[in-house]
Formats: sequence, structure tokens, C-alpha cells
Amino acid sequence: MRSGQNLYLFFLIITVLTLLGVSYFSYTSSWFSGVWECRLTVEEKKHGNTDLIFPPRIACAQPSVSNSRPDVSTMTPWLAPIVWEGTYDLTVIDNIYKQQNITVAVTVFALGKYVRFLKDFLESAEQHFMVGYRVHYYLFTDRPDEVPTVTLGEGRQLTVIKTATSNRWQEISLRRMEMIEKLIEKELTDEADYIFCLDVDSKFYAHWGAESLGDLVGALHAWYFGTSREQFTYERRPESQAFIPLQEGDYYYGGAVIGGRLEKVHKLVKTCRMQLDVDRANHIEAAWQEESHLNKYFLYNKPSKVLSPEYLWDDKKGKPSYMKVVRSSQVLKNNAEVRPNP
Ligand SMILES: CC(=O)N[C@H]1[C@@H](OP(=O)(O)OP(=O)(O)OC[C@H]2O[C@@H](n3ccc(=O)[nH]c3=O)[C@H](O)[C@@H]2O)O[C@H](CO)[C@H](O)[C@@H]1O
Ligand SMILES: [Mn+2]
Repeated sequence: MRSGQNLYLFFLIITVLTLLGVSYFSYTSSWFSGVWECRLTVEEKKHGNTDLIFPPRIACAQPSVSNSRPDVSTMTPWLAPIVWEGTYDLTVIDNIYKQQNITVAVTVFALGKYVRFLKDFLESAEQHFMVGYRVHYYLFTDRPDEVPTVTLGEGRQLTVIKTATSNRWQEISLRRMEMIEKLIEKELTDEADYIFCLDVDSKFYAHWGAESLGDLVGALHAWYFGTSREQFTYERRPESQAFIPLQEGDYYYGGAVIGGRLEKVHKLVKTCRMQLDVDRANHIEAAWQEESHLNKYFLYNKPSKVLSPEYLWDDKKGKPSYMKVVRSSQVLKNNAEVRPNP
């Protein structure tokens, strides 16, 4: 009886000491935390691995130690790259991003007469946009019967989403924010890693690839590149949530290109949608609708990558020497003819 009690006590002490030892070890040991990190990495993979892993023994040029584009700024004051032709090595970029096995969602709206832009948009995107990557177009339209049949490359697909239209183009344009917000919440969380929200009245002319990917991506508007901030067409009335005072502002970003990782773009579109709601309740519409709210957002939530006007060009501006390549440009359109209202 007595020796049984002693044995019980002995095992109890051993168990308590073992438990204490294990918890101390797991708390301090680098080996243990290493195992923990490995688990996290595996978990991370489900949501897309963002490590910039580069495969061994790939031949590529040695990076230059001088600025390859002295004619333009290639970095924002918060050290986000501004992507210009000549600033990146596509071999390096593709070797990194191809490994990540990513899917890029693209939202495009074609309501009313804007369905006429779809054919060129899709056909040129198939030739130039994220070629070699999985791309899933989400096309919002009120005229599903008029969506052209375009042959898509391997790993690329298109989903048509029937959408109610509006009799005001401003409303169509700004409502994109809430539709993208809902799309990300309802459909994209496990489907895509990155998203680009693009204007349909644009056409691709040259390579637009993985160099454009980043956490939060904006594009410099062709018409305001190089102009002073007082001239930017930001919303200037303090009554609007999109208000930016004259002495503030980095760049003027175009509403036609918004990109980034899903969660970052979700935060952007949700914030802009809420600000648009407040403006609506106060009976005020910002000068350039959601583009004004986007500019306000980017001023206080800086993009991690900025696309040069190569990605958002307008042929009416000609071709200045800094434009080594036009990747995407706005289609010439007769606003009075295509829009439902002046
Ligand atoms: C180059 C650029 O940065 N353009 C922006 C600019 O004018 P834009 O003149 O480019 O605006 P827009 O007429 O192209 O409208 C924006 C987008 O809304 C859609 N849409 C519009 C009207 C319509 O009847 N049907 C239809 O589907 C379509 O996807 C179009 O691409 O300002 C707008 C807000 O005022 C948007 O921020 C645009 O992105
Ligand atoms: Mn447009």
C-alpha cells in the first residue's frame, strides 16, 4: 500500500517536471520556433506565398548600380517603385512570380453601349496582359447577350455577372467600388491572389505582366504626370469626403487602374464605398466620382507599387520621349454618343 503511494507520487512528480520542461523548451528553443515557423509557412501557402523565392542556376544579367532611367523618377518618396520600361528584368520577375502559382482576378464593367469596347479589351488583354499566368475576368454587364466570344488562352477564364445599369454614367462608374467590394467578399477570397480593376474603354498594346503586381497598386494618370499638385483635379470642396487641400497630394492616380492583393484592394474599395455613401447622404458628388475618392485613399494609404503612365496612357497626348512603351491606352470615344447622359 505504502510503496504503491510512493510510486504514484514518483510518477506525478516526473509528469509535472516533464510538462514544465517541455513548455520551457518550446518557449525558448529556436529549433521549436523553427518548426512553428515551418507550419506557418505551410499555412501561408494556402493563401498564396508572397516570398520572393528565386530558383537556383537561372542566368540573368547582373543588376546595375546606377539608375537605368535618369529621365524619370523611379521611386516615390516612401520608397515604392514606380514601374517604367527599363527598371525591371522580366526574367527575374517571371522566375519569382511563376513559382507562386498565382491567379489574377480582373474586374471589368461594360454597361449600356460600353459593351462595344469588350472585344478589343479582351482580345488585346489575351495578347498582352499577364500572359503565362492564370487570369479570371469578372465581367459585369447589363447586356450578357452582347458579350463577344473571345478565345481565351490556357488557364484563363471569364465569368459574366448580370448587373443592373443606371441612367447616369457617373453612377455606373462610382458604383464599381461597391460591386468589387461584394465580389471580393463573396467569390474571390479563395479564388484569386491579386486583383486588377480596369476600365473597359482601354486597349493593351504591349507587355503588362507580373512586374505590375504588389500589395496595393495605383497608376499615374497620363494627363497629370508632371503637373503641379495644385493643378490636380482632386475634390476641393471640404464638404466632400474626397476633399484634398491644395498644399497636399503626391500624384494624380487614374481611376481606370486599381490593383493589388485581395485584402488590400478590399480595404480600398470598402473605404471608398463608405465615403461615397457619406457624400451621397450629404447630396454631394466628388468632381471625378470614385476617382476622387481613390486619390484621397492613396494620399493617406500609400500604394506599395506605382505604375507609370505606360500602363494608363492616352494617345491624345502623343508620345513624349519618356514613354518608351505604351502598354495600355484609353480608346478614343465619343462621350456624347456612348454615355447614357451628358
Ligand atoms: C482613364 C481614367 O482614369 N478614367 C477615369 C475617368 O474617366 P473616363 O472617361 O475614363 O470614364 P468612363 O466613361 O470610361 O467610365 C468609367 C468606366 O465605367 C464603365 N461604364 C461607364 C459608363 C457607361 O455607360 N457604361 C460603363 O460600363 C466602364 O467600365 C468605363 O470604363 O473618371 C471616371 C470617374 O468619373 C473613372 O474613374 C475612370 O476610370
Ligand atoms: Mn475610361
